[in-house]
Amino acid sequence: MKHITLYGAGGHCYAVIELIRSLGEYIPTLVIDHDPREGSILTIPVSKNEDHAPETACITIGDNAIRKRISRSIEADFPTFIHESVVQYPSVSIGKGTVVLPLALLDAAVSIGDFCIINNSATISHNVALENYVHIAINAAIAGGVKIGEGTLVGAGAVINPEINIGKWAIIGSGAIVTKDVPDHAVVYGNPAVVKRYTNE
Ligand SMILES: CC(=O)SCCNC(=O)CCNC(=O)[C@H](O)C(C)(C)COP(=O)(O)OP(=O)(O)OC[C@H]1O[C@@H](n2cnc3c(N)ncnc32)[C@H](O)[C@@H]1OP(=O)(O)O
Repeated sequence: MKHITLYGAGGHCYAVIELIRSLGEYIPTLVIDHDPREGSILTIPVSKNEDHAPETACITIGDNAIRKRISRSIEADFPTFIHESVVQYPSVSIGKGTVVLPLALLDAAVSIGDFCIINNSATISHNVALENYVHIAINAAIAGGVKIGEGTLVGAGAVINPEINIGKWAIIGSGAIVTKDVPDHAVVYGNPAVVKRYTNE
């Protein structure tokens, strides 16, 4: 098995370690974190060593902006990891460094960019397009034809109505029902979701 280095020792790291182990092609051997709080995660040592230059890496950070910054600072191969329980059609495309966690569903002609996170039980319907660094959280439901811009977080259990356009670096709150387009950097939540503020990212 090939070795892989993980970047980021937070909660998302636990999920990705188990995902990679379950697939059996790579063996996670080191977690790099600039501020390690634990000596190891699921038996893998955590180190601050920023000079480490791995051949193969995965960025295990849930924060989309930090994931983007780190992805640009590392020269490595970034495999795509898809749990074996994920349901997907051949017309689905998925970029490098993206992880798709257990029980997600990817319908016809779904397009997913680089370094995205598709979390447990997310449902992504036909013709949905996600740009790079998007995170679709647990149990979110994205209806047909939705477009989501770079770096946006769709929170746990949120529902996005068909054909909605969501901008870049937006945050859709958990449980939101999104019935209208969402501008770049907007933080929206509620039913129906409304803009509450804007992010700086
Ligand atoms: C594997 C995983 O864990 S995936 C998890 C992915 N992460 C998520 O799903 C979390 C997404 N984030 C959220 O939902 C956040 O609550 C946000 C971004 C919508 C709001 O965050 P903040 O701007 O910090 O709001 P804050 O926590 O200060 O709350 C402000 C008010 O909005 C309410 N509120 C916060 N989030 C929501 C929400 N999702 N829906 C409805 N109301 C909300 C709060 O109760 C609070 O109300 P109050 O003023 O009456 O007390």
